[in-house]
Amino acid sequence: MKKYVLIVAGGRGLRMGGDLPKQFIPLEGKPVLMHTLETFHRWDASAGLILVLPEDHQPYWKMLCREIGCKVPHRIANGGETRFHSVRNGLQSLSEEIGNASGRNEKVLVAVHDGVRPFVSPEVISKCFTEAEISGAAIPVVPVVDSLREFTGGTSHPVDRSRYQAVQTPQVFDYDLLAKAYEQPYTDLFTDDASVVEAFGHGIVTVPGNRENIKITTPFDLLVAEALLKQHT
Ligand SMILES: Nc1ccn([C@@H]2O[C@H](COP(=O)(O)OP(=O)(O)OP(=O)(O)O)[C@@H](O)[C@H]2O)c(=O)n1
Ligand SMILES: C[C@](O)(CO)[C@H](O)COP(=O)(O)O
Repeated sequence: MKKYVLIVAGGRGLRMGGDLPKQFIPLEGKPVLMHTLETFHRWDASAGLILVLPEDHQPYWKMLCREIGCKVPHRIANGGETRFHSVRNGLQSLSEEIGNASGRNEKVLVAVHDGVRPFVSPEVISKCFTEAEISGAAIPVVPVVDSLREFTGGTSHPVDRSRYQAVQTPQVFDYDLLAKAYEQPYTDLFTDDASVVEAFGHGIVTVPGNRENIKITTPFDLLVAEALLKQHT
């Protein structure tokens, strides 16, 4: 079985603010994205890594790699207008490398991971791959710790939080399934890869995620990330 990881980092980081997209912000001397890249390389050095980056930041990334001496092999694909379009571009770049199912004699699994989630645990990555090998589609989820309210028609009411879980990445799929699902036209309900695959008619298996696997989204998350990194080193 061949494993690939598509690390999407084609966004602008508007909720973080600032001129530098959050995936390039340094944490303990290295960009967030490099921590994420190294997490997957440490997990399995044989997995093929593809980074999806905004076209105009690719020279900057290459400069950072040279400066820091990044030794993790990876290819680069162009970011798109939304996360969906970035994933689609990454899959297109992957298809140029691996071709279609008829010309292949081994199963290919592909994980899609947010470049701004550097703290995913190796156990969660492995579990997602193991389950995806069996079912074709597996994603990590964590329980919601706050109480939840639904806001509709100008009012709100409490909902049963045991009926909800928060979704993380990596989201791992059989490559041919994911590539076909991503041929569907975009809708803004496609906030992750599982929603795309489900709309294509394939079920999803969930596995327990890890609480530290935060998506660095706001300046507050950067403070949390710094604390988590100190704990790791
Ligand atoms: N056009 C886009 C938008 C998002 N992403 C990536 O998808 C992941 C999750 O998205 P999010 O946290 O929303 O990132 P941004 O879109 O950059 O943030 P914001 O919504 O605050 O602008 C990030 O690694 C981001 O770089 C991407 O590859 N291409
Ligand atoms: C893919 C994701 O990280 C799963 O929680 C999330 O859906 C990304 O959402 P965003 O709106 O791009 O932040």
